[in-house]
Amino acid sequence: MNETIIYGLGGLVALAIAVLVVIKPTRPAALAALGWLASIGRRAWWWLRFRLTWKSVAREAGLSKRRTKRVKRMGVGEESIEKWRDPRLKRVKTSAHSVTLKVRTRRGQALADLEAFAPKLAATYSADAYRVFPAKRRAGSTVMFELVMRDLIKTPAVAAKPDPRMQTETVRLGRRQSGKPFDLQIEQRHTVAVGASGSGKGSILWGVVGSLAPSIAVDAVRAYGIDLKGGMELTMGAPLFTKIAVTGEQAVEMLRDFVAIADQRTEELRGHSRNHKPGPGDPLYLLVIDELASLTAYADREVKQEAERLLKRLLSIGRAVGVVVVAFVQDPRKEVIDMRGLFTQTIALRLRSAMETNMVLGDGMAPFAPAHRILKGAQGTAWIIDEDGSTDRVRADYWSDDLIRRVASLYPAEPELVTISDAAPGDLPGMQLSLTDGGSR
Ligand SMILES: Nc1ncnc2c1ncn2[C@@H]1O[C@H](COP(=O)(O)OP(=O)(O)OP(=O)(O)O)[C@@H](O)[C@H]1O
Repeated sequence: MNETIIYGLGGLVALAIAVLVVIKPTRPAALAALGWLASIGRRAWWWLRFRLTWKSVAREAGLSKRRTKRVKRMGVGEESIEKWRDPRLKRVKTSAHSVTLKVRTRRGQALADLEAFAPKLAATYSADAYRVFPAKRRAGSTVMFELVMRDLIKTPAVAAKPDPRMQTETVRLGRRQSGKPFDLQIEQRHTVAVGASGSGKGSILWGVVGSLAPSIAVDAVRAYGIDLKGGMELTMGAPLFTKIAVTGEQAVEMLRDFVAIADQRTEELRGHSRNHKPGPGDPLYLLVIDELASLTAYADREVKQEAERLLKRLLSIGRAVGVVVVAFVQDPRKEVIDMRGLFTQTIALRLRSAMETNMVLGDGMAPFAPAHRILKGAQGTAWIIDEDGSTDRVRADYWSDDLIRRVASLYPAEPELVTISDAAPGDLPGMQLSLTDGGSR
């Protein structure tokens, strides 16, 4: 088997040399052919490397078990022989940038032991990132390791103008580490994104609000915002919001309105439908909270207590009736993340320690979704936990101030609904904004 591979690789190298000799390597087609050959060669090399070194790596990492057996040999007498039991490498699959291993536990081994091996495996093969996820078959004894050998999301991407079609179910935020699109479900979900200062929370925030802009313009989504840092972040795209609260009292009032809407919808939907389906005139209510801690940790005691009570109620009743929350947190301390269990999906941007990662994503998650290892310069990069419990690394596209302003003026919320609180810094230069006094509905 190994000989076949070596001959195969030799053949590929010979072919590459032949291509170089016969055609001029400056022509685009020749360059493309060479690139293709290089990619095939690289994948073959990865495949070979993992196949050949798996057992020794597993043994050095303590995943294998050694048994010594005493056997009797004719003429030699009794002799001890060593036998290894290794976890079985069932499949090695390569792509242009990653290697996926399917591994089965050896007899007497716990699946958790194998899963905990992922960081050592990634370090041994110098992988840029890794993730562990359950195998489709025999998930009780088989695990999949995806090692990213060439990081596709290392370079940032800039967001484009949103798809003009009405979309309320999911939004496209960027890319997964596999290169596939990173879509975030909005309907039926409460989302919390946690990340240190400068980790790129803004690109998640505007990815959500900006991508929903065409739906906001036709009143299929009504976006409200709480921004107690003087409205600095949200007023950038003010026309997209029906209302922005910039003081603790306004925030409490807004939360009260949201709870009332959720209660009313629950009443209306009871007996008819279990889930609200948004559409023009019957919108999805979206509450965006920039810096949750400013409301639940640093505000006045009264505001804090009332806000926490209302938010907890909203998080427990809103989802099915089309009233959802997307909140952002910088400091995942206990009192802030007290509500973590009520959020149905979590995005962990760059965090400061493995302890914070465990706090945000759940106990024991730090080795599987190491958000504390995200580099400072990789803003917008985050770890998420998918529906099936597997983790994945993603990178949100960057939303520039200019793009936010352009999208906001292209798809403003229906003017008669918009109310900007008196204390808000007002409309931005160059933006058309109708202000009325009516308050939110
Ligand atoms: N997706 C991204 N890709 C590349 N660069 C980004 C991305 N998102 C943000 N940045 C860069 O990182 C900087 C900080 O981003 P951002 O303001 O969104 O961080 P933040 O987490 O909201 O910080 P804070 O909590 O302090 O407001 C931006 O000014 C921008 O230069």
